Amino acid sequence: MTTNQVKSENLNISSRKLWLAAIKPPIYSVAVIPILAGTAVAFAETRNFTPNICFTFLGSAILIIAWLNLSNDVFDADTGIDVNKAHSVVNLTGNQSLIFWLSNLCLLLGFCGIALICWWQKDWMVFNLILLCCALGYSYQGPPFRFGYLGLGEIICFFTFGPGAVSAAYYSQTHNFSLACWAVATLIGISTSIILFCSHFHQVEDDLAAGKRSPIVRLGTARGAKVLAILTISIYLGTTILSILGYLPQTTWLIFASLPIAFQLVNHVAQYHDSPQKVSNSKFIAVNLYLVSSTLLITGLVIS
Ligand SMILES: C/C(=C\COP(=O)(O)OP(=O)(O)O)CCC[C@H](C)CCC[C@H](C)CCCC(C)C
Ligand SMILES: O=C(O)C1=CC(=O)c2ccccc2C1=O
Repeated sequence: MTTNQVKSENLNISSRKLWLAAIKPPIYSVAVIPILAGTAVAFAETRNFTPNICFTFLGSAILIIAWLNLSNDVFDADTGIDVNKAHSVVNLTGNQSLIFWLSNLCLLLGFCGIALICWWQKDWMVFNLILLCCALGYSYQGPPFRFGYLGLGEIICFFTFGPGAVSAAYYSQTHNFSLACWAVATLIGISTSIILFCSHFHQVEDDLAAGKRSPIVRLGTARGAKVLAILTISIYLGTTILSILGYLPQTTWLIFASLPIAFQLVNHVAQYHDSPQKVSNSKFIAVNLYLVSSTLLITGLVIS
């Protein structure tokens, strides 16, 4: 291989890495888990499962998360907060309006899927719930609200990915709501918000420069690490209390098998909270905790 061929190979690899970081495949688990969780509670309670509803919901949720992330890069390009972010789809393509319209297309297709479910069922509750979640998602990042800049992202994240998405998936299978559904939604909401919370530790400088008062900017990284520990403990404490009160089956205690990842996350952030480069992977440990703990919770529900 000539020197030029080696250089071009290296460029290809780093460009592939940037695109992967921009598309963020692991983040798409936040589309899959709430739908499977709501469907699993429905199955645990009724022993009924309607596959076409579940798979259409999954496809729509993935499209909605694509909208959320593409439009996040579009809106962040407007505020200038992503100037140093090489893995922004807008920075990579240099075409903000193309990404804007691509994101809108994803949203439209996602809504078509949800509308199809409601049309099959002649009941528009699920559509209204997801519309509300998307409106809140827009308010996190889009003008004139940009609530994420006020530090409200984690609260919005809790309600949309927890009670909103989980109850919509449950309702799509049962045409009802239940206490177990709200119990599982609370746990999923907390673990999703932990992902967003962790994503702010390494961005304090850029956030301050762009006037974004993320929870970590407000609390400082040291106190943020303590809040993370409390949030993480609350997943396990919550599961224990909810199952003792009878809202969840005891098989959901399977979630405790994810404790090693919880320790890894809390220790990593406690140790490196003020070192942006080292703490930057905490978001991916948080996604790992989310995936493993939610899968164990869902398994516990299905085998109950
Ligand atoms: C886009 C999100 C976070 C990225 O934030 P940030 O700009 O700080 O990160 P970068 O550094 O990567 O630019 C997530 C925001 C989530 C939002 C608060 C709530 C969204 C709700 C969804 C639309 C609900 C979808 C439900 C679905 C499962 C059907
Ligand atoms: O890019 C990100 O950092 C996130 C994207 C995203 O869609 C999401 C959804 C739910 C919780 C956290 C996050 C992110 O952190």
